[in-house]
Amino acid sequence: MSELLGVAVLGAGHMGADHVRRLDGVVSGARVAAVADPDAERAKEAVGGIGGVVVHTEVEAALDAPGVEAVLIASPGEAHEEALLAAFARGLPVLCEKPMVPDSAGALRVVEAEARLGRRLAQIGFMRRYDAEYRRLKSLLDGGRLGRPLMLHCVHRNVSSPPHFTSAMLVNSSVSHEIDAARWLLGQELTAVTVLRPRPSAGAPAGLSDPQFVLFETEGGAVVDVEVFVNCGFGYEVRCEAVCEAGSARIGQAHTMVVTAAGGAREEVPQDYLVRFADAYDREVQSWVDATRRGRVTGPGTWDGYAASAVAEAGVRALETGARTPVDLAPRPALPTSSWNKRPRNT
Ligand SMILES: NC(=O)C1=CN([C@@H]2O[C@H](COP(=O)(O)OP(=O)(O)OC[C@H]3O[C@@H](n4cnc5c(N)ncnc54)[C@H](O)[C@@H]3O)[C@@H](O)[C@H]2O)C=CC1
Ligand SMILES: O=C1[C@@H](O)[C@H](O)[C@@H](O)[C@H](O)[C@H]1O
Repeated sequence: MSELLGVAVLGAGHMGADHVRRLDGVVSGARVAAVADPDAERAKEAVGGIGGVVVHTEVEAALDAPGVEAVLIASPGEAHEEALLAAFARGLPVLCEKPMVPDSAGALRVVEAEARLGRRLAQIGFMRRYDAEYRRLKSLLDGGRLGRPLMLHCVHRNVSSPPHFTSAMLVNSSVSHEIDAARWLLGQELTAVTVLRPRPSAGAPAGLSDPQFVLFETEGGAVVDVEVFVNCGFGYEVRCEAVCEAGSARIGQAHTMVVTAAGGAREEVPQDYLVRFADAYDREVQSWVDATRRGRVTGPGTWDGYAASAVAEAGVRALETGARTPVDLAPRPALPTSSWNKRPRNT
């Protein structure tokens, strides 16, 4: 019998295929046991030459496949609730890509389902918490040397958006990362959102409100602004500056190479999140595998997934109405304090 954690990967698109590659060749202690995607060809392509991986078109068949001990969900957000609940029903630990569940009512059902189990099963894929720069900023802020954080200024730029991208997705897909990062860095819930729409860029597809300027208020009186621009055309740029009472700290420009040639210097800019956050995804998945093999669940949990969806939902209303919109956060249920699970076989 295998010594490696058998993982079923649900969804074999852009992220799913990258996670299959990572589980197979980058992280230690795990193997891909099954892949599910309604598009069987895509699943086969993601699996490539990896031996012993059965491809399924049905999620349940993959979850019930021999050797499956944990699940990595990388299907579209709309499919996450069903997949999470199916994994919970089988007692399988999960790493679920963001958004945990795009609508807050569905996200809350997942929080409540995990609470009923009485133990944590799910980690949510907010990979910035595993990025070296974000972690340095977090420990600086937690250390208190700069005093109380007053503002976060954030930038989130993509070279281009996929064809299905809507104006709402700038908030609930792209800015969901800043929502989680701000909650985590500041240790505060976000309480209200305002969205300004500058005149759209000529480079944005017709009808897409791109860029947007999103402003969050927090329960502790801080303010977080995000410039989100998903068809900027020139690079994948994610930056954050924390302005505190006794100083400021800025991250987001360390992922470049400076090429000097022919009497000039040229700074390279990553073109994709898979490049900019490559180390963060590796660390995220390794940390999930390690914890799962110890029977534990660590990292961002279902409440973080729910809070991000509730804030994003308020953000989409703010985008549509142009009005400052309070965040309607449900009372936090008694969440599982124990993350101990049955140890997966053979670990
Ligand atoms: N953490 C991050 O930085 C990123 C996270 N994501 C998230 O990853 C997830 C997947 O996004 P992409 O890979 O970009 O999408 P994609 O469209 O490239 O791939 C999605 C795949 O899931 C398959 N699929 C559809 N319904 C399914 C179901 N019910 N069960 C299993 N598979 C199903 C599709 O056939 C497709 O192959 C989304 O939740 C997205 O928000 C995406 C990009 C970056
Ligand atoms: O999660 C992601 C995508 O879904 C989203 O669409 C992009 O804007 C983000 O940069 C990426 O990290």
